[in-house]
Amino acid sequence: MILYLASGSPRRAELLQQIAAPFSVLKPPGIDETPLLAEPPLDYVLRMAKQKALAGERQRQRDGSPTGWVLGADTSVVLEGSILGKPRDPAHSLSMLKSLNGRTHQVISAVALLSGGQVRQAHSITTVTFRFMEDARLAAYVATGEGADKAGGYGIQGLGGAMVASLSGSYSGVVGLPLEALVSLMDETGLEYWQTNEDG
Ligand SMILES: Cc1cn([C@H]2C[C@H](O)[C@@H](COP(=O)(O)OP(=O)(O)OP(=O)(O)O)O2)c(=O)[nH]c1=O
Repeated sequence: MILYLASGSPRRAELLQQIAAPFSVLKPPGIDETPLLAEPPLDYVLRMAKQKALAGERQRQRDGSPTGWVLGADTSVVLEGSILGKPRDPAHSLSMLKSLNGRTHQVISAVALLSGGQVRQAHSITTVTFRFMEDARLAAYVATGEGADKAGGYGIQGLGGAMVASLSGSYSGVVGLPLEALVSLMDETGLEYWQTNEDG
């Protein structure tokens, strides 16, 4: 079975490459990522992952590509029950980082695998505690631009790793794809990983 990654996130492609999972990238148009009124964060993240997989499936059909499993994923930062998505601009990035500074938040990542009428979902919830940093340091981080396209305005896999005091849960989930949960779904669906040679 072919695995299609319905994502524009280079991190998600890199995480699939890390476990040598063969896949093709679909680039569906974006979906409406507005949370519903009072929608619990986990429900929101699961819904987004599924919507992305559905948009990917429609794109696959438009492309006339063979059937397979379509993977959608979503990652959100959650601070005291509020969802922090991607920052709108540098000022928004700075205010997000100030709100996370010296405190503990959750990073929820969900995946959805869709094929025909079937959808399988899994998720990770990771607890991340930030060190306390001076505002000038946070502003310097924002100026690097690293967090501009990332939930919560930071990237743990880059310079942002230096803001983290502790983590409990799935590191890959924070980066965008919870490999522990995903690999279980891949085993269930017969999708391959560890394909270390081209004709393997
Ligand atoms: C917290 C955090 C998030 N992120 C990224 C993961 C996701 O790519 C992004 C959250 O936005 P998402 O909406 O989950 O994903 P995306 O828009 O980047 O990609 P697509 O919808 O096309 O799949 O933030 C990091 O790379 N590092 C981090 O430390």
